[in-house]
Amino acid sequence: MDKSLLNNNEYSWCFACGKDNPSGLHMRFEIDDDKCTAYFTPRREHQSYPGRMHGGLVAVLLDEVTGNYLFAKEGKPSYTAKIEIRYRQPLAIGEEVVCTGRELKRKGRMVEMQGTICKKDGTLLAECLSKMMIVDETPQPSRKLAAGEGEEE
Ligand SMILES: CCCCCCCC(=O)SCCNC(=O)CCNC(=O)[C@H](O)C(C)(C)COP(=O)(O)OP(=O)(O)OC[C@H]1O[C@@H](n2cnc3c(N)ncnc32)[C@H](O)[C@@H]1OP(=O)(O)O
Repeated sequence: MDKSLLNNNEYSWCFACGKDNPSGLHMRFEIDDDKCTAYFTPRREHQSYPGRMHGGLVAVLLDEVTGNYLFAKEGKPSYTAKIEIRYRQPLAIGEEVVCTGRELKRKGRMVEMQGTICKKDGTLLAECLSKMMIVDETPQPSRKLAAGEGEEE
């Protein structure tokens, strides 16, 4: 994929992977022929109940690692149309996990993806099945926000 797609445009503000988003997770990826891998260590600001990562943010990890596989392969965004998650065990704050996204099958622009999050010893913590729609969209240059847009009330 053309790496310039990820720089100097709005993609750099993605909550999960954007380098310019100060509140983001700053995930980084390795892309192979058949999978995308990300390593992530939940921090205290990602906590829900004591010591465990918030489930909504676990969903972000799964959504992102599957979406990034398609983005890298296709050079186009894919929008999540559906995602089903099985939370098997908590993700512990401070313990690195391995997130993996794989394509299962596709029909037209709709792609079925599988995502997993495991401990480094291979223990499965969470998994998802999702449907993502590949869209034709050209990256737009980073925009200057209008007055008040994106600010707290
Ligand atoms: C590098 C960055 C990685 C980022 C990863 C993170 C990804 C994200 O967070 S994306 C943001 C969250 N998701 C969104 O905002 C998506 C919002 N939804 C949409 O934009 C649209 O509904 C979208 C694009 C999914 C589909 O819209 P559209 O192109 O109009 O398709 P639509 O006409 O509704 O459906 C087309 C076909 O797909 C099927 N389809 C659509 N949605 C679904 C679904 N949820 N489940 C099953 N099938 C579906 C329809 O049945 C239809 O099939 P057919 O024509 O054979 O009947």
